[in-house]
Amino acid sequence: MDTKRGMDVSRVPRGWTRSVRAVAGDRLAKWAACLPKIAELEPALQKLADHQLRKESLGLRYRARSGEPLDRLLVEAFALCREAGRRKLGMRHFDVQLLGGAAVHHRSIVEMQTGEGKTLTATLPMYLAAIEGKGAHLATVNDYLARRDAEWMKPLYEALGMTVGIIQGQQPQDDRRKAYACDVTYGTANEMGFDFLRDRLLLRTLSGGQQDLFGQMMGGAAGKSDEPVQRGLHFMLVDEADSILIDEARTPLIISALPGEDEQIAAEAYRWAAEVKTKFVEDEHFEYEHDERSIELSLAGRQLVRGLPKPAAMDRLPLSVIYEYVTRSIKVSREMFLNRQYVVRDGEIVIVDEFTGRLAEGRKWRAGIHQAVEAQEGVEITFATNQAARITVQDLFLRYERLGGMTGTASTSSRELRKIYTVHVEPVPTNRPPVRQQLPTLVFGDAEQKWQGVVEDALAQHAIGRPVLIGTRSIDKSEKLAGMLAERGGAVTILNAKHVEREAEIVAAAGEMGKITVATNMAGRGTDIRLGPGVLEVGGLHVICTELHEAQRIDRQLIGRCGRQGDPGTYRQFLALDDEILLGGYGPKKSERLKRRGAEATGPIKGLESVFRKAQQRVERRHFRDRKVMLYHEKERQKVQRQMGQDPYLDTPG
Ligand SMILES: Nc1ncnc2c1ncn2[C@@H]1O[C@H](COP(=O)(O)OP(=O)(O)OP(=O)(O)O)[C@@H](O)[C@H]1O
Repeated sequence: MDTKRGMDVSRVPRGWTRSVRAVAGDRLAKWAACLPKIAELEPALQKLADHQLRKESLGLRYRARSGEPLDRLLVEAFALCREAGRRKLGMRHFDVQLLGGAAVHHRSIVEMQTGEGKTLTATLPMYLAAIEGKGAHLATVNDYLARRDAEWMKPLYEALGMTVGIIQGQQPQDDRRKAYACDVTYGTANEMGFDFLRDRLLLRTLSGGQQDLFGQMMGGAAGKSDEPVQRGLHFMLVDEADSILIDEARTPLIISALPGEDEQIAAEAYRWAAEVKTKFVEDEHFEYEHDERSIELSLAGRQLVRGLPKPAAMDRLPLSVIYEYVTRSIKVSREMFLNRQYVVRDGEIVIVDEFTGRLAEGRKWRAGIHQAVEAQEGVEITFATNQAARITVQDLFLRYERLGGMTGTASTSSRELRKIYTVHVEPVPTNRPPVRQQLPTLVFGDAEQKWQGVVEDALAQHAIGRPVLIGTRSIDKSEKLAGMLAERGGAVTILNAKHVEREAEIVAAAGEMGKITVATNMAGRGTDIRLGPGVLEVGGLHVICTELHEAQRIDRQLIGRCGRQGDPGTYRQFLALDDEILLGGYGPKKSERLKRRGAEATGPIKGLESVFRKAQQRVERRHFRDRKVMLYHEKERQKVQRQMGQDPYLDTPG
């Protein structure tokens, strides 16, 4: 074999050895030493019949369960996986994918460019962890991805004699238990967190107290299934690690108990505040502090609160609390908008996840914000104040014996990941050199001009037959833009949280000749747009970004829909001087100045791009600080509770 520095250079792309070293340093290069060994096993495995392949896998399983260290089994396990992938999925793991798999196994978060095949890569460390027989979990961001990836990879696992379980929202306890009993289990981080909490509540119930509480949680189903659903936290592979470990980590998962009398009073107060908030005028009755995003009532404002008629139930509330109801309600009316931050579905507020564009089922805003939004929309007010159990995503993952992850976009957050989760971020080189091309960014004076520019660009690409994918920051913007394109005769498909059922179908068609798709962030990770016949020849997919997001990672995810697996593709960023990111990054004064400058402009303005990126960096830094503060408080709270002999997940303060 033609090997050099322990690597089979005949099998890897030219210059690859160097690029591995350049990108990732010694750790990755060290793991690369296993590549020739895996390759060596391949010819013999290819000759095996299906049942023999399964037998090999069972043999490996036996050795793992007898205590042989997984590190020693890695080469054989990966070789088996590669062969099963080739046979059952028509995809033979690339060397870079083997390398990524090895890194995940060694507690790293691998950064693989979008479209490099993270779904297939995951099978390697998952299989290797699962042969120990204690279960391997893969957490992704939503039910759709969990199901899609599990079903897609299932033939590979089954060829190796492994069972695959899928956790979905609203699933009965018994089905969950079966899914966790499988060798590998795919689900969302949220569902796995809730299962952990419910199990803990159940265990406490079984060991004595709080029978009633658990009965409430399970909707009365507790009697039938009085065993935990999970069987320990052994190995966790976090897909989209940055999104789950960082973005989602901002809101803890909470299981709430049923409302008591206090909640009835609170509900009245929320409704009352939502009604009267329009009577309060900025700078007269209250001040809005932009940086802190806080509202302070003035003397006149407090007088107004005292003078307004209130429902009798509110008599029992102290004035200071009533002031809070009012300020919260005003804050919500300024910051929370229907079809942006949330939708109303079947009389319920469902949060639209800002980072994935998807509905964040079961999640609630904290500190009364959720209830204030419910009052704003006139739907029934639900309560999370009376918490029965809570956990943060950080806590959940840190409880696993071994944690690994994958992402397309981690380097911007690698410091944070290393600090919080003590994992390394390892960039893995691409299988084929990427040929994605960025077209010059266009900055416009205001949103109207920008949308016109987007329409022109989309129609120009459409005219030469290229499929176009346009990303927008919210549901209402996606609908507005689709309307504008339709007026100009473009046939447009919309992909947002309102069209989840048709997602697979929309994505499958998005790469066809001349197709225009307008999407929210939903067209981010996991959206594998395959190019239709003839599209390669006209230049591949064209992606249009219409605004910067609060984290650069999200922009990169959208861009990553084009130029996958070495295909050609282009993208262009459109910006306007009244974009939200400028207000978020610079505050009202400077963003107003920029807006005024924009009002005078006609056509694209040159030389302002960096102003936008800087604003984004400031927002990113602010979020990072927020998360650190939250983490600190959570840790302190838990420390105190442990000292008091309490369970920090169950004995949560309201
Ligand atoms: N070893 C392989 N052989 C052939 N095709 C592959 C291989 N690995 C991945 N692919 C193909 O590459 C495409 C991208 O895969 P996948 O969706 O898993 O990428 P990803 O890294 O998760 O991307 P993103 O981050 O954008 O979601 C798929 O169409 C898949 O079939």
